[in-house]
Amino acid sequence: MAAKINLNDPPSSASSDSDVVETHVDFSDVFPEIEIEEEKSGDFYHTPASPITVPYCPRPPSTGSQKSPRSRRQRTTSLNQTTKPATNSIIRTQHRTIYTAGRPPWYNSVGQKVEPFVIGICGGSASGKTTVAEKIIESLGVPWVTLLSMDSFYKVLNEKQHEIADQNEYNFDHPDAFDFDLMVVTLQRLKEGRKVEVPIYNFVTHSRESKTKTMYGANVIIFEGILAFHNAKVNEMLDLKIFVDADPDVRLARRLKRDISQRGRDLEGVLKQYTSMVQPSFNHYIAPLMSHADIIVPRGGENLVAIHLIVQHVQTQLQLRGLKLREELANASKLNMPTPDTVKLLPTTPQIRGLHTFIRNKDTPRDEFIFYSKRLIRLVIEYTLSLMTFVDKTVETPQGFHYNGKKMATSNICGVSILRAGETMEQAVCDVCKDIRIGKILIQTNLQTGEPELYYLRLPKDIKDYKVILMDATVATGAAAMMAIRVLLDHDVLEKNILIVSLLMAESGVQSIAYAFPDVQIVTTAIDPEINEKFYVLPGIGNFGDRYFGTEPSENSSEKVES
Ligand SMILES: Nc1ncnc2c1ncn2[C@@H]1O[C@H](COP(=O)(O)OP(=O)(O)O)[C@@H](O)[C@H]1O
Ligand SMILES: Nc1ccn([C@@H]2O[C@H](COP(=O)(O)O)[C@@H](O)[C@H]2O)c(=O)n1
Repeated sequence: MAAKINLNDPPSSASSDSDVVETHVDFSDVFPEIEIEEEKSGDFYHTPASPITVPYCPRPPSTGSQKSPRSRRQRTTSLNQTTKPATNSIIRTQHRTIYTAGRPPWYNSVGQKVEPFVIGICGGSASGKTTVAEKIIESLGVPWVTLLSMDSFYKVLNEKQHEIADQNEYNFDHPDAFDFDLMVVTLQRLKEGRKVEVPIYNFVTHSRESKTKTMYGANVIIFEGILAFHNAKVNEMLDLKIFVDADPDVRLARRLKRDISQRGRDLEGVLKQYTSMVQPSFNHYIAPLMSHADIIVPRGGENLVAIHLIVQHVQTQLQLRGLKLREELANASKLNMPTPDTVKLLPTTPQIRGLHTFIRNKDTPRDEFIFYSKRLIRLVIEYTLSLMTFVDKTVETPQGFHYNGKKMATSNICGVSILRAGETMEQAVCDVCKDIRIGKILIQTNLQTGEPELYYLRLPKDIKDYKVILMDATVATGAAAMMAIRVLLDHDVLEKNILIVSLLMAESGVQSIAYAFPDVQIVTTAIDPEINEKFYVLPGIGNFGDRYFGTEPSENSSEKVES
């Protein structure tokens, strides 16, 4: 039976989703039994799991000097590179972005970020920087690559400067034309794997568009631009510096064609700008930057030998940073470390043991499994709330007496479920926290690598201001929970404001989470001693999602195992 998950409508008691980031992956390839409904809300933060937009989205090129609303392609972008051609790997509709590959871990087994490999590509205008970047991405075969262009950081012009630009007399090739401060901060945050809002530049209007592009870090970040090596702080962040060289006549010919067809310019204007500013600035500012380069690539994108060598180097560097996360996490149980006091185990009362007896029993029919799971979920959620800070509050009773009571210190609580099993806990959190906002994160296991991959995010935009109850029905190695925690931290949620809540956890998972994120509180009703080679908790409860939703995994399914 096809499980149908509505990723858009929060449970009825949740508040309206007015401020969310959302990201989708095309599940048809990887999770065929889930149907994704079209999102309706403009409220939540709709964001890619990683910084991705459609770079190659075909737009009809403008003809002649007729001004098109924006240039042909968006140069600041991220791609998920799959076995499919890049053109097919990302689909953007009016309301959603669909990705056909998940984002693998970007942190190690102790939760620390693994730095991405940052490539800088510098060179004259129309030398082929973007073409080289795209060819590197194509050949790399790395799942997540972010391409950031210097164009995004052109300064905002005032009215007078706009008039000058319209006369083709504004010098866009001088360093002063760029906002280097914003560029440094943006690149730094991307390098740290954090979310950034990148301006979208319009070459036709010489201005930033009103919308920005949400981007995240990736395994490889490519930063390209005419003055990519001009700033010392930027240079420090670059692991590999490539200078793309092309004959000035070739550059002028390409620029004429491109600027007329895509940037709304005319022949006379392009020639005027080129001779008076572009070429002199190249000689004065850009050509000297060649001395910073590790590799100079003559003939740009045509130079397949150079691109091949670059790709080999990057792949070697990435292998050195390689991750075998889940395996490492599974082995962590052998460390036998004491349980930290951030781990909050519900008292094992006969009532709780009774509920465990129902849900652990393989013969419990599905309706009973759901019924008793819901009861246990309600208890673990209530217990989680009891861990919140309470302050004194006095009220007057209907009889006119004072009652010295308590109230929760914060009302900023948000629930985030790790799909799909965590979704079973949403209703309970909505029942006990009035008007709570609900976010969702879909993490699945890649059956080839065994690693968790991030596919979908839907989080309130201001999630950093919330205490987050992160829900998953079970935790085995802790790989999925750690990925979800990492996502929250990358959205600037404070570690001490995260509570990961589960019905059942394996000891190794508890330890991995607790030692990687010492301020995260871990709440569960039972800690089981072992996990098997398939990363199932032992004695455990089987596959909670399958038992709850009544689905059986097919042999080829890449359904998330208990993690
Ligand atoms: N080797 C090439 N042969 C023909 N056209 C090219 C080649 N490399 C790039 N171009 C074209 O030249 C223009 C500028 O290339 P691009 O890679 O965007 O340069 P840059 O990013 O340096 O400005 C684009 O229209 C591109 O299609
Ligand atoms: N409003 C603008 C902004 C920039 N330019 C020119 O773009 C060139 C940089 O982009 P490339 O893709 O060629 O690297 C640069 O040489 C500027 O002259 C522009 O014409 N109008």
